[in-house]
Parts: sequence; structure tokens; C-alpha cells
Amino acid sequence: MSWHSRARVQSVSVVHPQFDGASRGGFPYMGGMRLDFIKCHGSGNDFPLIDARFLTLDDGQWAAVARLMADRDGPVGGDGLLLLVPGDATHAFGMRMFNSDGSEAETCLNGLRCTARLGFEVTGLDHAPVKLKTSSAQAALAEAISPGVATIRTRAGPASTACADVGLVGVGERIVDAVIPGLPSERHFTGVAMPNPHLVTFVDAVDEAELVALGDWCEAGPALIPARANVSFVELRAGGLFVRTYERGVGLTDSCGSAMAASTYAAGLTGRTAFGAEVNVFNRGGLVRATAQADGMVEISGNATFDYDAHVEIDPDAGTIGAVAMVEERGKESAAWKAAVEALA
Ligand SMILES: N[C@@H](CCC[C@H](N)C(=O)O)C(=O)O
Repeated sequence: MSWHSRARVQSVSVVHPQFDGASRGGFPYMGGMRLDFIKCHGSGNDFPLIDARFLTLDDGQWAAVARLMADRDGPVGGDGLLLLVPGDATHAFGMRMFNSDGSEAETCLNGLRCTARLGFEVTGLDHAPVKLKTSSAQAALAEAISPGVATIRTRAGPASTACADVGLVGVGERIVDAVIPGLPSERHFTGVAMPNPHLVTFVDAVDEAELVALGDWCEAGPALIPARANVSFVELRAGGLFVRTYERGVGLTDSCGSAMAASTYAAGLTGRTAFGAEVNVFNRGGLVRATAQADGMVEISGNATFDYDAHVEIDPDAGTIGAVAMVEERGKESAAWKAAVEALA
């Protein structure tokens, strides 16, 4: 497949010696660093993606980089930051994901497709288990969902409905299609951990103002759900689901992969769709194809589009970011995804 060509592997150069593992720790911090990145998206969920396998920033610095690079009013913008990181004995590589508020998520399934694509490019593999923050997922190159669209299939799970996993406190063992006592909503929700926390409700029509109000309420980290949650309103549509998500640490997004996985699993669990059947999951950014199994495993096929390559000067300690220096626009890929979305409309 043309998109799998190993044409261009990003080299990430760090200008300041403090961020070179060899010289770290003894020098006063005098300035910033140059970070090379790929601006990518999965189903409209967009991120700067950095090959961080050889970088040694600490967690606080990565959180600062995420806030600077994913700031919608800043020079890059995105729903968060993706890092391709080293694997271990059983994973060829790994992924870390920071939300735009700097918090680190357990997973990001739209981001996983993009990160896996880069991981495949730098390792030459075409499938691999990928190490996530607290779990593992499978990823593989897949047949293009539309001409010219780089496509990755992922398998993640098992999804869990245990409140202890979802982070719901004081409401019993599980919430499946039920009112959640203490949540300011009369709707019936299903709590799902993918393993990041999701609250999913099926609605006749998405009311964005209501979704945002509820998402904002969860963002405050109330006693009911102190680690917060991603909240999704889901419509059953001919041929599939339409998912609208307020993401933890981000806000309203064009799409959220783990929310689409959680919604597909919740739809199967509540008999709205059949386990084992492939479902089209539509969102504001396009669509993915998802299959949930009764054992909680969820497979998703979708785009991993690289829009451009660039670099930026950043000083995470001072909280400053410079202008984006464009290296290469990947216009054909962006156009192929645009055409795919238009064909759906
Ligand atoms: N966009 C992601 C999910 C990102 C993490 C989420 N906001 C969280 O904090 O759990 C996806 O595609 O799954």
C-alpha cells in the first residue's frame, strides 16, 4: 500500500543538551528545544504526534508540551499530544497520550491508529501489540476504508463495566442502561472502561448544550467520579451509530475512538446492536467501522491520516512555543480523507 511506504521517518532532534539523556541533570536550563512532529488525525480527532523514543523529557515537561502544542489558540492545535515511545519485551513500541489540559490518558484509540502507523513506518512491521499506559492493544495495517486513506485496525479491551474500573464511586457494582444516582441527568447511562472512563447514553437526538453541561460537570472531578470521564451521547442510525463526545481533559471533540469503542460495546450489551456484527460508527469527523464482542474486546478500523510534517521551538519549563516551521504538507492524504468524508455525507 502506498501509504505504508517507509518514505519519510521523522527524526526528532532536541536542541538543548538538558534534554539529551547523556547530559541531563547538570546544566542550568537556558532555553527551548526543537520538536519535530507530524500533525495527524483519526476520524477528525487531531494531534501533534512526536517520535519520542529517544527523548528524555519528564512527565511534567510532556504535560507542558501537550498544553502548548494542543492549545487551539496556539500555533499547532489539537485534541491532545501523541507520543511514540519505546516498547518492551513483548511490544515493539508504545504510545502515550496527553489531553490538551496536560492530563495523561490510559488510552486514545483514534490516536493509536496514527501512532501505530508511525511505529510501523519506523520498525518495518505491519502488525504489533502496542504498549499503552495501563494496558496493551493490537494494531495492524488494514485495507483502505476509502481510496488513498491510510487505514489501521486496532483491537482493544476487554471493556469493563465495573464501577471500580470506570471510576464511579458509591453507586454499586455496575451501571448498565441505568440512571446514575448523583449525576445531574435523568438519562440512562452505561459506564464503560476502555480502560479510560466513559459514560455512554443513547438518545433520540444529540443535544450539544446538554452534553457540554454534563461534560463540564464531570470535568470538575466530583465525588461521584473524581478521575472525571468522557461523556458520549449516541444516536442509533440506519447502518450504525452516531457518537458525539465531550472528552475528559479536552471538551467537545469531532470524534473519540475509545468513546466509539465504549459506545459500540454498550450498544451490544444493551441489545441495540448485535455483538460480533460490524457497525458503522459515524461522528463529526467521519466514521470508523467497529465490532464489539461479548467478551469486551472491540475492533476498530479507521483512518490514520498524516496532514503535515513540521517542527516547532518549545520551552516547556518557561511555557513558550514558537511558530510552526512547515517541512512537508501531505496534501494527497488530506484530500483522500476529505473525499472519503464527502462521499459519506
Ligand atoms: N480521543 C481519544 C481519547 C483521549 C483520552 C480521553 N480524553 C481521556 O482522558 O480518557 C480516543 O480517540 O480514544
